[in-house]
Amino acid sequence: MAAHPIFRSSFLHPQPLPHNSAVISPEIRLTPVVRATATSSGPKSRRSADENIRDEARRHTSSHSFSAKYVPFNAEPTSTEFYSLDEIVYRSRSGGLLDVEHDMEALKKFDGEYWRTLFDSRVGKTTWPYGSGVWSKKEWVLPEIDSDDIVSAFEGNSNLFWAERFGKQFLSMNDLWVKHCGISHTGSFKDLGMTVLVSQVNRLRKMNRPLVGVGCASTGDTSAALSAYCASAGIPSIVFLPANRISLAQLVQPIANGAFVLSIDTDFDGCMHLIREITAELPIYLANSLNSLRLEGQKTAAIEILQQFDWQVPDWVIVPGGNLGNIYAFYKGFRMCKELGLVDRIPRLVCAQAANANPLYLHYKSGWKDFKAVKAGTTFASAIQIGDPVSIDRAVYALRNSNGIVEEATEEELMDAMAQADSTGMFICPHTGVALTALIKLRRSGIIAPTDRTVVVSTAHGLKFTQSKVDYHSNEIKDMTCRYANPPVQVKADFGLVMDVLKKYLLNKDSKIH
Ligand SMILES: Cc1ncc(COP(=O)(O)O)c(C=O)c1O
Ligand SMILES: N[C@@H](CCOP(=O)(O)O)C(=O)O
Repeated sequence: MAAHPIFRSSFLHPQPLPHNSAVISPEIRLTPVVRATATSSGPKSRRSADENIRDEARRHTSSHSFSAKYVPFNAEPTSTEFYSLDEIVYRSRSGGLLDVEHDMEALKKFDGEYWRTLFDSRVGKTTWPYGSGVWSKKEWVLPEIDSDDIVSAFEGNSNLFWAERFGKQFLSMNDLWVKHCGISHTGSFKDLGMTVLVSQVNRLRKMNRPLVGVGCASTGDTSAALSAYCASAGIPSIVFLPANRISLAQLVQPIANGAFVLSIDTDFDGCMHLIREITAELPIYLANSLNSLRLEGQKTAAIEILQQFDWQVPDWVIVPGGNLGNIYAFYKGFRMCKELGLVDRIPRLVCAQAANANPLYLHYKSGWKDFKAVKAGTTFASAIQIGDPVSIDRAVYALRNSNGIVEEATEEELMDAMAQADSTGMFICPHTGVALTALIKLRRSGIIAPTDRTVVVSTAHGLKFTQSKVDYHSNEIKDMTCRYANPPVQVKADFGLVMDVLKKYLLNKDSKIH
């Protein structure tokens, strides 16, 4: 997508517009910017050798009036409770969830075309911090943070993959997309939220707030992201992991990044309970998505999807859910784009859960009557083995306001879906298998039509979950047919034997083709 020329050297500084700017053409509105650009047309000159991209950004401090604060989640319009983002607070006075509320009036001084053009102009650059898919939307994320305090790995800008063969072969769909959020710095979508949270912690520590470290409970991905971003900023990280319930690849990530790793003899919900108690006692900042800062980064994946479709809105977005922060983050990203005039509607959201850990699904099926936490059973989708999700209220809100649906996937369904997707060239995680199962079911029931533009959110890289694929393809899973298993053929190092095996394979393949 080509950047609008008027932004080539000016995208660091949003210029305030007259309030009635929506009726003025972009060229007229941005006249001062155009003038600035005119003197520097052509390629930007290379920064001097003794300057890095942070130094360069320091020379471009922007002044704007955007701001954000914590408010009680879904508060009554009459509520006056709010907190500065520089306060260390995770819950409202009544014990409810918090939300980050942006000054929408200030953001509305710029019209949808302005924001679309600004965001598009920042993609694919190395300018600090806008080279990140999260920080390219800084004004909508943490508007007040100094770019110098940002801890970023240039996360985001992940591939929106056209699942051409999977769509055609298994679903008769031609407009199916997989948003590969797991093709990221630490291999999951958690990087999107963690860059925001750790940047804010970096700022708080520079303000001499007494924070000795950052902690989380995790099923493996939050801990990986937290430890990597903390390590890169030199901030101590502490992670609580449910013993023997996360993959080896996930376990080794915080170990390698120098986190203090506690392997605790309980499940994720037990770890979550403990970290909440510990962070209430010790000056350790809570990094789970109970902390609404995380969702500000995660919501940018939704904005990115719209951007990748040239600001056209897909019909469906399917997200695997565990602690349930992400489904709300997607809703929030889409809703902001609508409210600020970048698009005219939002997609329908689907949240997909493993049947062995399905409290949201049961709640949905009860007609949202009464929520009951469950004891989460073992699932190959181990990162969503969560029975008492902290963001249940946020998830219900997101689904109700997007005409959403909740689906579930049995172990066999999610593993088959993962194997089917892999057989078409993807290499997805079991959680994405859960989301694909939801899609398969909704296609079968006709709720999702063959021509509906549908996005499945892939939340982690398949390489983090190779053991589940080894088990499946070895046909070693009790009570599972593993119908798409593709086990390796053992053969002795003998020309004749290798030829026999190959001929049998090729004949079999040939007969399948004709
Ligand atoms: C790979 C993966 N997918 C999906 C999820 C679910 O996200 P959320 O907890 O925000 O619902 C998680 C974490 O819970 C995860 O690690
Ligand atoms: N899957 C998560 C579970 C915790 O979720 P969070 O978003 O609340 O941190 C993980 O990887 O730990």
